[in-house]
Parts: sequence; structure tokens; C-alpha cells
Amino acid sequence: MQMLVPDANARLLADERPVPTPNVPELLNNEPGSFAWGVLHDRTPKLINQIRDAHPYEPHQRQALNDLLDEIANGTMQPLPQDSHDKAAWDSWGADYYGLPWADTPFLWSESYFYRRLLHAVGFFTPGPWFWVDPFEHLKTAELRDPTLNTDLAALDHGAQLPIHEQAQTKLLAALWGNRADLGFRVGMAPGSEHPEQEGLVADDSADLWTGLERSPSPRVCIVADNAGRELLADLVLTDHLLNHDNAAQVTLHVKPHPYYVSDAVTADVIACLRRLAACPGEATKISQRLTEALADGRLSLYTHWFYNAPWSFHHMPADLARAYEHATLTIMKGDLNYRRLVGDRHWPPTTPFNTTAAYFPSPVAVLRTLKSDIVTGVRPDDLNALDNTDPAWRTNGTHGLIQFRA
Ligand SMILES: O=P(O)(O)OC[C@@]1(O)O[C@H](CO)[C@@H](O)[C@@H]1O
Repeated sequence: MQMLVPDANARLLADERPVPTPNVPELLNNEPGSFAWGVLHDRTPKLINQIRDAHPYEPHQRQALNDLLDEIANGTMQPLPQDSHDKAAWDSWGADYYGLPWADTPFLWSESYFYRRLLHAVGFFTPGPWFWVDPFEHLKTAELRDPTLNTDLAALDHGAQLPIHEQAQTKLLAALWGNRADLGFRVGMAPGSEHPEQEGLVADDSADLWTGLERSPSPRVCIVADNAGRELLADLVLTDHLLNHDNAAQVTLHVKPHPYYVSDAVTADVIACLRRLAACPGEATKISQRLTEALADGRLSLYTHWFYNAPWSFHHMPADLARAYEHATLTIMKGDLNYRRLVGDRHWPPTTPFNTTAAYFPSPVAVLRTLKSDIVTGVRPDDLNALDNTDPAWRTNGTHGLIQFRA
């Protein structure tokens, strides 16, 4: 239970670790024209309305959602209500921010708190009929029901014929571009389109990543999942590959303890993806079977921690989570939010080496991330100029990706 519910000392525990937070200013919501500003002023209200309109919610839930909308637009940030199970932790975490307009708080902190408040508004944690009803479930299910997914999964049959190292790289790229969320991606590889997604990579440390795994006699890989649906399917395909081709003796898949950032994966989403794979004949079914066996015999395990829903960068990770990473030969961080949390959601000069921004992390760490927010590090100066000149929105429009690795 301790790993699922933060207590009031959670922050103190994190502060015991000798990890200084970077001396670089944090991203705030109040910079007009910034990506963060757009999320707070456009995306957040749209999401509240969308969730309200997509459910047969009762008056108290509708009222709570409307109140949250109003608080974010016109009011000041309020603490969690008295009866919240995790109030003590959030009260200690939010002491510097409660009472401020939402726009004047840090982007990372406030976005995380917004999802906590949204869950409160719909009664997710309240014992009763709406207890643990995921407000984003319909969106995740729709993605798994998308008929075009059958073509993507069928392409796994072709992929299985390729030389092993090509399969490995293709699946790594699929796991990366699966993070593109609202744009398509291919889990397998369609005939005649070798390495279709190599283009768009701002950094590609994949050779070092594979070498790092090959050098270890019995690699333990930790994959910190991001989105459910197509992205998680690609992550599971990669996991299967690692386990079946001696790239990993053990894989631990880290998921969120409860819904977050709309489509972040929880355990129910892993089950749904395994079933989705099993529903497609051929290689997809075999992957589902192999993963189910790996779960049964312990080579694959699931893990979660309250910190995954907390509003802090990984510099504040609690000691038990740090130990989980320390045991890994390699930790693979998936997605945009995990990247923000890994390097810190701060105004880093983009040419700051990734080895510097991820230096504090307790194990070798890799990121597979489609760029969907302003923060980026480890970009070569020439590339930075070229990108800024050719596509000013390259940091946020999902067309570029990173495979970065720190040994
Ligand atoms: O972690 P993910 O799923 O790749 O991306 C999360 C995300 O969509 O949410 C934030 C905006 O709401 C951005 O940081 C980022 O683009």
C-alpha cells in the first residue's frame, strides 16, 4: 500500500536523496504563446468539457467539473478537499502554489495537479457507484477498436521474417513513434519500407543502447510506460523481442497506479493490449502468448508507484523507486512527460548534453520520445539551427523524435 498512496513525508523522503535540482528556471504557465500557456488555456478546458460530455455524469459531478473549469480560468488554485485520501501529501507538495492563479504556477506541477483534481471531480476515489471508473477509458478502448490496427498487427508477420537486428531496431522505432499518439504508426514493418521512421530523429543513440544490453550477461530492463493503446502495444512487442532474443533476462514494465494525462497506461490497459494482440492471428497472437507466459514465470513483471502520478521531476524520486531503477541494467523512459520529468521541465539550452541532464539518474537510462513539448536537450548546434529554420514547430508538433542514451 505504501507504494500506492503517498504520505505526508513523501517529499521529505525524496529530499533525502543527494540529487540537486538543476539551477535552470522552471517552465511556468504564464508565458503567452508558449506551449504551456496553450495547454492551460486551450487544451485543459476542452478536455474538461469533453470528459463531461462523454459520460452520463450526475449533477454533483457536472457541477464539480464546471467549478474546476472556473477555478482554472478565473480563480486561484485550491487544495484537495478534506476527505481526500492523499490530502496530506498534496498539501505539503502544493504549499507554495495554493492561492496562486493557475497561470502563475509551474507547468509540470499544475498539469499533474489538474489530473488529480479531475479525478476528484468525477468521484474516482470516492467510495460509491463511480469509484475507480476511469474517465478516459472510452478513449483508450476506441483506439484499440480502431480497425486500421489490424493491418498494423498483421504487419508483424512480415517483420518476424527479417534478420533479428533489423527486427530489433524496427521495434525500437515503433515504440518511439507509438508515442506520437494522434498520428499513425506501424508496429511492424510493411513490405518494402525498410526503416520508414528513421527520418525525424533529432538524436539516435540506439547503437549504444543495443551495445549496452549486449555487454551485460543477464540484462534486466525496466520500461517506464507512457500511453495505453497503440503505444503500449508497441512497447509490448518490444518487450517480447527483448525477452526472446537475449536482450533481456527480465523486463519490468512500470505503469501508472491510476489514470493520468488522459491515456497513460495502467494495469487494465496492459491486460486489454494482451487481449488485443491475442485477437489478431499470427505473430500478434504468439507475442501475446509469450508475454503471458513470461508474466506467469516471472521474466516479465508489472510495477507501479505513487510517484508516477506525483507532480515532480525524477530528481525528487523516493528512495524505494530509485532502488528499483538501480537494479536495472537499463531503464527505458517512454514519452514526452517522462522526458520532462527526467531532465526537469526547465528552460534548458537545447544543446545541453543529455549526459548532463540525465547524469543523476541511478541506472543507465534511455529515452524513446516523440517531441510534444518545448523541452529538449542533447541537440547538436548545427541541427538546432537547421530545425529552427525549417520547421519552427518541431519541438511540439510530433514530427520529431529522440532516442537518447546515457550509459
Ligand atoms: O507523455 P506523452 O503522452 O508523450 O505526452 C504528454 C503530453 O501530451 O502532455 C503534455 C501536454 O498536455 C505534453 O507534455 C505532452 O505533449
